[in-house]
Amino acid sequence: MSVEYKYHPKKQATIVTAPFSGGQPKGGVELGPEYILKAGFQEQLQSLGWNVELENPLESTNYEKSKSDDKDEYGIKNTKIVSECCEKIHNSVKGIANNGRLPITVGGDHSIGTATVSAMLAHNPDTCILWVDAHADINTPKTTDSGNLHGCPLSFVMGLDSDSYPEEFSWVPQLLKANKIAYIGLRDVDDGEKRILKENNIAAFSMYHIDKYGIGQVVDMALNKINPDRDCPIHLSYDVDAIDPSFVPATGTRVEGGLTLREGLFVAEAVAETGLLSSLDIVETNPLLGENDNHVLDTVSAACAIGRCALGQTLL
Ligand SMILES: NC(=[NH2+])NCCC[C@H](N)C(=O)O
Ligand SMILES: [Mn+2]
Ligand SMILES: [Mn+2]
Repeated sequence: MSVEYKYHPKKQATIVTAPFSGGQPKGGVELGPEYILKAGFQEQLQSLGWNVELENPLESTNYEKSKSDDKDEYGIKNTKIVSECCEKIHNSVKGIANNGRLPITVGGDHSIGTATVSAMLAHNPDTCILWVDAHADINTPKTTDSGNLHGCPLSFVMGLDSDSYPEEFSWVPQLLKANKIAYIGLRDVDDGEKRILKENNIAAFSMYHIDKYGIGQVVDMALNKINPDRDCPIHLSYDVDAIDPSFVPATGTRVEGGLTLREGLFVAEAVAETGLLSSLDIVETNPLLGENDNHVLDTVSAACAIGRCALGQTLL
């Protein structure tokens, strides 16, 4: 009995490539989409019965040249180019969703969460967000220590500390409410982020909760918080660093003590099983950070497997 995708009964999807690295300092994460496609990602999804197209909203953007050492008054880096690329990805993802296809955005770094989350909420305001990550990515310009925008995408879509945003980000619709986002896999959360999670009563399940309750219960608990009647579309934003670096080594901000590969894939399977998946991000694959070919292969394979599981591969 395979699952019926409530929002995508015709099983049509579009892979949005986001070869972008401006949200963090390490080179190579912009190669993620190329490696993932070369591994056969599109064909793999097609063999699951999906019709899969490709779209690259950054095709004509020479963003590498626009990266600079400039920082704004809060120390935020690359504001102009991150905003510009995010706006293009936002328009692309929103258009695909409005055309009835399921957008799968393949990064690139997680700063593109600003684009995809805001696009899916603009498409359907009932959308809830499941953020699978070692990190909370909810710093504001006022709380960030690093100044890297891949640590900030969620604050911008929630409008937290909005007086401190770089002016380039004024296009971002602040549509995300605190009761529509849940985290799974957290283990490296900055102090300012912990305060934000607490103050806004955001559902945050860390590795501690996964050890205590098991991954199956944790996914249920997370969905109970943000989608209690199981009737809202789900945007799954998957940072591959949620999975332990022993399985997924080629990523920019590795944190030990993560999900096993099976736990990581289970999250995608459990979302698939709800039939409510409406969009997916797979981010932070950095093929240049593997110490050897196997590191790269393992990471790219895991990224592909996350996508296949979310699109129903392992549901019988
Ligand atoms: N998408 C990620 N890998 N984010 C890592 C963020 C790390 C740290 N919290 C920061 O704000 O810089
Ligand atoms: Mn992360
Ligand atoms: Mn992230």
